[in-house]
Amino acid sequence: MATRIRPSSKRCAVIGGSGFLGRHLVEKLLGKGYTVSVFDIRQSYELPGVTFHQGDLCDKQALLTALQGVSLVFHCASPAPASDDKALFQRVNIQGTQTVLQECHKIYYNKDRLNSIKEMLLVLTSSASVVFEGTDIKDGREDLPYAKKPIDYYTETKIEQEKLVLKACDKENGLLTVAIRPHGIFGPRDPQLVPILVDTARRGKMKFIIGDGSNLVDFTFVDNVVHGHILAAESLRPESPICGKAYHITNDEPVRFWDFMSDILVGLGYAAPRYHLPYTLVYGLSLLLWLLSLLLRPLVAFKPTFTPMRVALAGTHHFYSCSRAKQDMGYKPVVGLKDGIRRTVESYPHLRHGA
Ligand SMILES: NC(=O)C1=CN([C@@H]2O[C@H](COP(=O)(O)OP(=O)(O)OC[C@H]3O[C@@H](n4cnc5c(N)ncnc54)[C@H](O)[C@@H]3O)[C@@H](O)[C@H]2O)C=CC1
Ligand SMILES: CC(C)CCC[C@@H](C)[C@H]1CC[C@H]2C3=C(CC[C@]12C)[C@@]1(C)CCC(=O)C[C@@H]1CC3
Repeated sequence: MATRIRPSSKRCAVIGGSGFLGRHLVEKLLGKGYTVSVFDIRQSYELPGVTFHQGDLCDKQALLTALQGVSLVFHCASPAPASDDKALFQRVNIQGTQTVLQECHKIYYNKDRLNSIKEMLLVLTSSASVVFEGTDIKDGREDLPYAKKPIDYYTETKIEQEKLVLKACDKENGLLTVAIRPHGIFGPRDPQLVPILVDTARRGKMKFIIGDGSNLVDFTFVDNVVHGHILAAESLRPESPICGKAYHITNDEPVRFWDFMSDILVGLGYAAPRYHLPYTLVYGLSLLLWLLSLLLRPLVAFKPTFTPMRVALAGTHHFYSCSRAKQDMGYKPVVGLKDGIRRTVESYPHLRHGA
């Protein structure tokens, strides 16, 4: 017979714990004395205090095994936003999240529980982009409506996922949920922002600024995102105002998109972009290219670098207010933007110009 693990408030699970944010979260949790079950389709590292469970989010049995003995779950698994596989996004972000909710209920309601679980706590990593439709957002608060016309499948399914998780918050039935909405996460080991930027620069395509370059954007150092998740988990109680709500977590230091990109590029020894191109022209071209890539898909597979989503992000304002997180859970960024950029640049020696 399998040994039953007694739940403890210092035991938690991180779904998607092999990923960029997930691993930083796991490392911080270990430092705070938690033991962690990681559930992911891949295992990318080993650490004392971490038990790995390799499996797909939609596999109920595998997930249930990983959640045994746990009363705090962080869900930060998702397919990469750059994918255009609609079915994959729907399966992982929507069905997979439904499975997480069902299995959390199952753990709570396990009749022969040795349990004594007071509540199951679920912290979802959502995204501030659930309200982004490709037009300016300045100091956006959490009460902005969800995007009616989401710009890609990633955003579309992140919206559904967040709705599911917040709706499932049910104090009577012992499931407490909260959604963290970070924006533009960066830091050591990020597989997206810096690698894509450097790749684009190496191919000679980072010479142009899209628009006039004055658009302000939030970028969030990964440690601040982790801090927001842990604060949320540790504030999540039935009487807490955070139950069933979404929270923006950013560096709270909006910066010009192109200054941020230039700081990273120059820090790694590449030239900063200098020439300006009109936003509408580049956005129109990116739409055409995207349509072309869909039409030609059966014959040739090509992935445009400048997708409509990236162009929209590069040419509009999108920064968000964190005042709700400050007020309800005492959030304050722990690493400033300048320091975050320095630490990030130093962590990529292999991506330096000429390396
Ligand atoms: N990177 C960013 O700028 C932002 C990310 N987010 C959200 O943060 C979360 C973490 O993102 P990152 O760490 O950047 O991505 P990542 O790609 O590094 O990590 C995602 C992890 O999920 C795992 N995963 C994917 N499909 C799975 C499945 N079917 N079953 C089990 N595990 C699966 C992957 O193997 C990976 O380890 C995601 O939910 C993402 O939507 C939100 C805002 C901004
Ligand atoms: C080619 C250049 C115009 C841009 C290169 C950098 C981009 C790869 C990144 C700039 C803003 C980033 C961002 C995300 C992914 C990487 C960028 C597009 C997200 C879409 C990741 C997932 C989210 O939830 C929102 C992010 C917004 C910012």
